[in-house]
Amino acid sequence: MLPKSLWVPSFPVYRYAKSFTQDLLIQILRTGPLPKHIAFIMDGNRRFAKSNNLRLVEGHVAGSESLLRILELCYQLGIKTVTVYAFSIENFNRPKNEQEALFELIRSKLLLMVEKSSIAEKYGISIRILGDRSLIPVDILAGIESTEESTKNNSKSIFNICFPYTSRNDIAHAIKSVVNKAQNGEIRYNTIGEQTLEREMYTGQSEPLDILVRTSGVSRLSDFMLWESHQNCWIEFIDELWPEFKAWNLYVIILKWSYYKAKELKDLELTQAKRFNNETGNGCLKK
Ligand SMILES: CC(C)=CCC/C(C)=C/CC/C(C)=C/COP(=O)(O)OP(=O)(O)O
Repeated sequence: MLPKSLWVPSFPVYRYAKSFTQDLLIQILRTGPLPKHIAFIMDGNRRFAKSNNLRLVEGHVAGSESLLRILELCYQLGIKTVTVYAFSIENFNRPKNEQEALFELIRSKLLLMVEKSSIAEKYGISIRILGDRSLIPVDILAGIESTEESTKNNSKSIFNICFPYTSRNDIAHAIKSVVNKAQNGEIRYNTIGEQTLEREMYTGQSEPLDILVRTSGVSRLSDFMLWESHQNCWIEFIDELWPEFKAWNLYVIILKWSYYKAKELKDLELTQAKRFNNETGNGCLKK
């Protein structure tokens, strides 16, 4: 028998109530500050499969469906960039059939995303693959590069798929790239700094990372977004397995971030006003 989480959502009344509540929550959230860039470590697919007596690959399929739901919510909210950890370089240690199934799943879901009237067109999404492409099998690479190519002129939203990726590999790739440019005379040695490296990272063209979410109750970053999460990034570890990560979980995370961001902006405003008063003497005026 299918798990409850898979058949209950198909009831029309459930669907209507859910869509009504979601629209309302989106309107409420849009009144406050919103993150520009959110990243997900989509952890827990195999445990989901195991606990629901599904085949391991079905856990990944459920994970990819969860991803499409969450992506749509992010873009509906107006979040510009979503980055996901789809395949770590460490995942090459997994059984060959699992690797192949994951590659095929990523390829087929991306092709679905770029079909006419689908999500890429609806939200103007530019799909970008971040990672070491030389490790991707050629037939899969051709398929996913075609989705990149067909969405490259979309400028409203960005979907970064980290695949095959680790942060340390990215940092090494950025350093090589800076060294190359320095050798070719494109960069002068004495101008090299953190920002030079930042521009050469795979996320160099994306907004700074505001929120990083990891599901499945594990509190590690697993070599993901190590550089990007160093400053002003809100990190959330959620107990739900990725296929069970719900809209509600996302709203709570964004609501919390938005509350603290609004408070931070208010504090900044007050500090600036105080400084202005001190400098101009406005605060000391006596009648
Ligand atoms: C289009 C597109 C980008 C699709 C993405 C498909 C997808 C959800 C990939 C994630 C794969 C992955 C290694 C998840 C981690 O859970 P796990 O397998 O480590 O599960 P566990 O923590 O329960 O062992």
